[in-house]
Amino acid sequence: KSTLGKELASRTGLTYISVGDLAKEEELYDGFDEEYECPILDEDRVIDELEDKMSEGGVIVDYHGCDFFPEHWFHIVFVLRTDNSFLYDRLESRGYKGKKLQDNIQCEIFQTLYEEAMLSYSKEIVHQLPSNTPEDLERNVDQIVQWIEQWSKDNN
Ligand SMILES: Nc1ncnc2c1ncn2[C@@H]1O[C@H](COP(=O)(O)OP(=O)(O)O)[C@@H](O)[C@H]1O
Repeated sequence: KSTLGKELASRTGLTYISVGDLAKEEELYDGFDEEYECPILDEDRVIDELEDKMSEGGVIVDYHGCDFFPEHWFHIVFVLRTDNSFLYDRLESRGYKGKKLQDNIQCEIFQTLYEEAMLSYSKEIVHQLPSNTPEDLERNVDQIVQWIEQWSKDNN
């Protein structure tokens, strides 16, 4: 997500925001998840923090969940999909192990994040993009840049 989001920002001049990084910098947490050994995101504070920027527009938001954002924030939602053979190696080389690795893989098998997006936004604006190879990544960047250019023409 971040590779795609940053590349898009540099090609279009839009602002890239990683919710994970923002939460870390501003400590937007509410408690600690003992099972996953990670802090729990304070969703309300994330929304407060992003509100002004989002109402200005021109923002690419990167996060693995999307059900807690106000629906009107987004004109389009992309869910990146990766086959598990690729995903396993990618997550393992990031140091994911045990339950965290298994849960991430299971989430992809059950299309959890795609379903969350489809339930949270109008189905017409939710798109799945394959992201297995560097060629996929380039194709996704090109397609989204084209979409942004078209959207800007239609809305100015
Ligand atoms: N389409 C792709 N093909 C090959 N490698 C990729 C692809 N997308 C991402 N990667 C690699 O996978 C790793 C994780 O990517 P990243 O964009 O940081 O993921 P996220 O932001 O979703 O956690 C990075 O090493 C990145 O270079």
